[in-house]
Amino acid sequence: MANKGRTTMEVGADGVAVITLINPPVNSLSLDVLTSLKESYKQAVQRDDVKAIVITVMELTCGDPLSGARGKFSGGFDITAFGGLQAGKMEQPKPGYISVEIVTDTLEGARKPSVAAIDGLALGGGLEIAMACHARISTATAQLGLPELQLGIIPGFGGTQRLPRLVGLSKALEMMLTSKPIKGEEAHALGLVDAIVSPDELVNTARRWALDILERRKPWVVSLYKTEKLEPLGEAREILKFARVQIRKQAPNLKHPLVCIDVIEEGIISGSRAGLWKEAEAFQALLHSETCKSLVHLFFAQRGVSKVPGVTDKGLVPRTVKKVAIIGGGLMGSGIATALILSNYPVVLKEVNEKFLQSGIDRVKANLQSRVKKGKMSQEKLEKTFSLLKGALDYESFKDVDMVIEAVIENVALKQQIFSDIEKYCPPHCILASNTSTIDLNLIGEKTQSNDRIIGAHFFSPAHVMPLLEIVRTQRTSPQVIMDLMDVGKKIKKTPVVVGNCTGFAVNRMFFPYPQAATILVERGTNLYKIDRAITKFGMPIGPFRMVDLAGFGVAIATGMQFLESFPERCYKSMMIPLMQEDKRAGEATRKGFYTYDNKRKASPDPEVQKYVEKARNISDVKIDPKLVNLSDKDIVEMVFFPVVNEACRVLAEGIAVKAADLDIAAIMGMGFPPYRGGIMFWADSLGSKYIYSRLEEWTKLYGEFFKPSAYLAERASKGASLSAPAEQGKSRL
Ligand SMILES: C[C@H](O)CC(=O)SCCNC(=O)CCNC(=O)[C@H](O)C(C)(C)COP(=O)(O)OP(=O)(O)OC[C@H]1O[C@@H](n2cnc3c(N)ncnc32)[C@H](O)[C@@H]1OP(=O)(O)O
Repeated sequence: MANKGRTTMEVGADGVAVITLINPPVNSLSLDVLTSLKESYKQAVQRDDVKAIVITVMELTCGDPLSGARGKFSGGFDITAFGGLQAGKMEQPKPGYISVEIVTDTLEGARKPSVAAIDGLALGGGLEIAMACHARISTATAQLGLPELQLGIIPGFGGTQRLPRLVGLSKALEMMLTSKPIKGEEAHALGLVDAIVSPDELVNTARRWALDILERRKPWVVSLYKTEKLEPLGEAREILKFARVQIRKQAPNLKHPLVCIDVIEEGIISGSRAGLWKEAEAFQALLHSETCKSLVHLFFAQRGVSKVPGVTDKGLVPRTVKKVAIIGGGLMGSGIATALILSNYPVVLKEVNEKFLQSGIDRVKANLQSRVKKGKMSQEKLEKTFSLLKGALDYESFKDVDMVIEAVIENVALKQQIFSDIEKYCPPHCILASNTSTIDLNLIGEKTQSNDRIIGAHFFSPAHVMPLLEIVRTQRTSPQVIMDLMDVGKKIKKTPVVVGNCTGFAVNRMFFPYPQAATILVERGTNLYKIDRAITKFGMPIGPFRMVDLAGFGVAIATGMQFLESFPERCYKSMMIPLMQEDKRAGEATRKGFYTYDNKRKASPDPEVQKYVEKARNISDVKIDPKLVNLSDKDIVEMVFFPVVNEACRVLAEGIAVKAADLDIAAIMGMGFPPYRGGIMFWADSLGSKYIYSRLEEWTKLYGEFFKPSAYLAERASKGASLSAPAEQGKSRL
């Protein structure tokens, strides 16, 4: 097998050995790089002409095959190796081989001083290597952090021991538990780096610093044994106790943050060497956890969404979008406008009259003001950002826009009219996007000659907060237009997922059975609040009934109709929601739905709801099923989510999604599916297609066609195959 990365060593006339990490694109620390680093160190220590050591990466230049490796200190341990280690296909180094033998005994324990010269990024193992050096020089913009927890593991090259000793326990905990990196400037203020210099001066400063350490002009700091930044023991215990309470509250299903705290505590109480060993054992155990497997899958799935066959592999370059117009200043339109101006796009917001326009503009302003209140934006920045927004009542100012996003109510005739208008007023290159969440885009564009530039830009509410952008293409949308919208999506910090055209597209389509399954259970005797509790315990931010309350019953009925029209054989019709709406209980906006709401939007269960459940049960002519009355949490989760998995299978089989991993990202970012379960399809595969199929079969017999397994699921189950594996013969609609 070819080597995955290496280091080189060059000894200068000054007696400094410069060891360079080389493993594009982010100089990740593969076992080959680490072994080579150990060898380079050994040589440097043995050679008489070497006085001191600098670890660095190549300088930033473009146009050569290694340019990806330049200017980035290291993105950490090689995440592509996780799969092999987890599957046992790669030999796992014995505990402590890297953290104790290489990082501590070879690097930190070397007889010669070493300095890390950090540019670009030093994340995870990258920062851990740097912390084992005797000093760190960085550029002001470099990103330094220990983001391991977001992969379901803990820092494993000594980070849990060295970071608290360099920046203090509170800050170290914050950096590890949030996984957020800090900039070079802040790292300098905290004492994590010793000096900030420009990229040009980086290596020379590091060389001089290393020689200064040798000559005792600068301190020879061994981070592992530094103590002065650590809080006194009593205080440290309190900090750790508080952190545990917070974690149990915020992430009750996650174990690894608590393990991280235990490992840090071990080092503080029993000494950093004992902490190192505990870290090594915990790291290896966590590497094999389901959480780690799910989060690593997510890491690659997230990067995979930007690879769309037939679009991103054609060598197309996204065109520059300089100005955007939005039609409709309601909740969605104003949210989209906010997202765009926040990323410096000038926006024209069009409404039908002064009153609506003013309320749209006010909404945008309120969105910005809430950022100021939360300390995420200064008042001055607000003014500057807000000045990018212009209002309009006609199409005059659409002459020079590069993209229009229509965000009016879900009315086909109205949208058709708007699209034939914008076709006339906008320049011929302009992208014509609709934010519809369910309507067929072919229908919307029916009255135009511009179907190659019509595309769906489906944002999720609140549009300036939710991270997903579902990009919907029809068979006629041109790859260039898809490429352009993906680029805008990334620039406004969304994750764009490209999907095909059908009722509900990918997210709403796969999740339409979610509240319906819950309704079936309630009509047959399961307590609705128990369902919401079981689903939130599983990890969803809210349960299905709370979700319907939030969206409002008007929306639930309108979208329900769309699905009923498109998929009548598998839609469950219940009168529960229409009956409640008749009595003016229409969800959170009316303060009453499945829950009642106080002034602070706090939801409380309402015994009155039982009346509607009983009425709906009579209309549906179903009986209470004693088995469903006492359903376990596990069964609730399966009965609510397996129909979602089943629909996701149809979405895949029809080629609406390019690959299963895209649905994982869509479910997590669009619906709040718990990331540590890896997404809907990844979770389903962890249970097995056979199991899901057999349960759906069982429920079909008991409760009807709603649960009937799809042909795709049946086929995968019969072969014992995973649901995510690519089809042998793809039948793509894209
Ligand atoms: C023992 C240790 O304590 C354990 C560890 O160190 S675990 C690793 C900890 N490090 C991390 O979590 C960092 C993960 N990486 C990132 O956050 C981001 O990739 C980054 C900030 C480094 C770069 O971001 P960005 O410039 O947007 O580029 P991005 O598309 O994410 O990555 C570029 C490529 O590098 C790959 N890559 C990034 N980090 C990697 C890593 N640590 N290992 C292997 N590949 C990595 C990506 O998969 C991507 O590959 P692709 O081009 O084939 O899709």
